[in-house]
Amino acid sequence: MYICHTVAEIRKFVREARTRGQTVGFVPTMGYLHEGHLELMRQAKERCDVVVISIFVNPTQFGPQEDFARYPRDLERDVQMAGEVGVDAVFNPSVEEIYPAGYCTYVEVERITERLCGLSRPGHFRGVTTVVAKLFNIVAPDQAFFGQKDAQQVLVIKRMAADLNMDLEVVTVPTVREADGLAMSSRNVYLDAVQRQAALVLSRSLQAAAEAVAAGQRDVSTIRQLVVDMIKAEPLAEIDYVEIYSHPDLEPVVTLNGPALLALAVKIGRTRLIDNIILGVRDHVSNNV
Ligand SMILES: Nc1ncnc2c1ncn2[C@@H]1O[C@H](COP(=O)(O)OP(=O)(O)OP(=O)(O)O)[C@@H](O)[C@H]1O
Ligand SMILES: CC(C)(CO)[C@@H](O)C(=O)[O-]
Ligand code: BAL
Repeated sequence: MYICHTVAEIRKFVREARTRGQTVGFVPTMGYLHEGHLELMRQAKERCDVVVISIFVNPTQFGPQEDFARYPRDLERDVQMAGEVGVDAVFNPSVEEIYPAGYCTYVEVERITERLCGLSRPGHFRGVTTVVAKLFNIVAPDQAFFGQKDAQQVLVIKRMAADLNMDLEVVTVPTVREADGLAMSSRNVYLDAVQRQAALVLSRSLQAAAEAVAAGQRDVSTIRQLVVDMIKAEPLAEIDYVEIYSHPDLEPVVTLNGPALLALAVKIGRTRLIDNIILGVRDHVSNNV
């Protein structure tokens, strides 16, 4: 597996693959890989000849009070894991390589970033879209893979790619979960054993909402309240948001009559976790919890 740290090196790697007529799949990550990331890479491997991943903890998407400095990092372990699923190249740039002195260009998607994580993490999506646009320009992939766990993120990236005529396909990969339902996340490592148990309230409340919908409930505020009440009953959990919007447009919805995104962000101690499910009537109910 090829490991590199500069834009020039990864560009050369991709150019050579293209010269051989190979297609390129790309999985952007912030590292500290887990089974969720590996599933993105496996899907990329299935659909593309060559798979490139990036490992870059992007400072511009973290707020000043957030966990940029303490975000978990372990390049050696990541490289080992990526190699095991057949990744062909790892791009691991420094902050200076991506944002050299004098850097002052940002990409902003409006409207769908003005809710959910966009509201509770001001500037977050501006940082995400900026770095992803740069990575797309650097790697120039045919397909790029994102997880449904970050549901709003993948919608924002799809919007950006469409609006800016980016010549690639953005593929969404379902959320990978631990056996007990907790969505895999690099941030799960922050949880101690008691918090880890408390964190199950996220997936359990989503599952309860899906069951209510399956039993015929269509009133969005009732479904939302059910989730809020379940989370409030967990003493270690503090709600950041619990919201239901139409999917994929993220418009307000009063009565379920099509697919809707139930998304939540909950703090367990100092750790902010997110999770979501697509609720729908009949065919749209997702069992991915
Ligand atoms: N459990 C998961 N299932 C599927 N995809 C996932 C999962 N966790 C992360 N991803 C995806 O992996 C990509 C890289 O995410 P990232 O490196 O931020 O990992 P993360 O575990 O989501 O980290 P954190 O939760 O701490 O933000 C994103 O597209 C993200 O949606
Ligand atoms: C897409 C991404 C790699 C951009 O930094 C990040 O937001 C993530 O890991 O989901
Ligand atoms: N997985 C999204 C990256 C972040 O939380 O900053």
